[in-house]
Amino acid sequence: MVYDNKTANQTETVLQAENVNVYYGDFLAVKGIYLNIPKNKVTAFIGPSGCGKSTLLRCYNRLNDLIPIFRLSGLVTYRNQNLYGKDIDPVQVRRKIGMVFQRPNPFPKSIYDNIAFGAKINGYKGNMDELVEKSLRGAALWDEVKDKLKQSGLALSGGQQQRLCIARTIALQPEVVLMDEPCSALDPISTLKVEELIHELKENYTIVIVTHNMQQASRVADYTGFFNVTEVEGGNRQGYLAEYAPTEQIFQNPQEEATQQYVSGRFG
Ligand SMILES: Nc1ncnc2c1ncn2[C@@H]1O[C@H](COP(=O)(O)OP(=O)(O)OP(=O)(O)O)[C@@H](O)[C@H]1O
Repeated sequence: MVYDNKTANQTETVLQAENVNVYYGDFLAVKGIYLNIPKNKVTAFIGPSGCGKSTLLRCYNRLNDLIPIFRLSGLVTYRNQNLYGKDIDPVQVRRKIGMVFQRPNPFPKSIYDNIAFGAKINGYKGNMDELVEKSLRGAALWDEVKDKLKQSGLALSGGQQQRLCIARTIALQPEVVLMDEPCSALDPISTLKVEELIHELKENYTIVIVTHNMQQASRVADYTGFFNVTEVEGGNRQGYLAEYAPTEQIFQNPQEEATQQYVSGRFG
């Protein structure tokens, strides 16, 4: 296992994985992950299909808990606290560590209520109009929707819907925003807008993004983890972290041959 946490350690670590193994039933899907996620940076996970990028991402906000056959060994910490500790409430975890999914999934409610609904459920008692505006501004959507807040979120374009989902996530004032291929369903212009937004968001949030798009990783990420798969007995494919380093190094001077091959488009 090769990973480079030295550079990532130069800034504060928010999330830490130590020897993390993830199982679905008896199947060891992801093996031996050591990884530090630095604060207020964008970290990208890249790698071939099935190497466990989304699986690991979902471990950071306990979203895998919803899968009955999921099991994790090793340690995942958030601010030095064991995220899988007995006293940890997964709902609180998901409030601090939000998730934006591949397909924009606004609620079938107005643009305003897409923000207000989650905030209310989470006990927000402040000025709702202010929160809605702040969140939509934070997601670079305010100017496009400020005159139609009562309209359905589903009536927006795909790119706007995804920014609405980002607004909905940041309205809960998380510290970390996880993004699982957030642009894969978007056209190039919407993609660019979301990428610009990611740049802005890292001022206030720590971002971890799974992407199949290597240009996207090189454009948005400060650090990149390259995940790979090995075939094990029984034909199963096991994911592992092959290399983790500043994005520039991963793309221009990778230390592992597999990384070199992947980033130059020779496999995957
Ligand atoms: N709910 C599940 N139940 C059983 N196996 C699963 C489940 N989710 C993922 N897996 C398996 O775990 C492995 C890792 O999958 P995962 O989706 O995390 O990979 P990925 O790198 O994100 O892939 P992709 O790039 O195709 O989205 C795969 O072998 C997959 O089949």
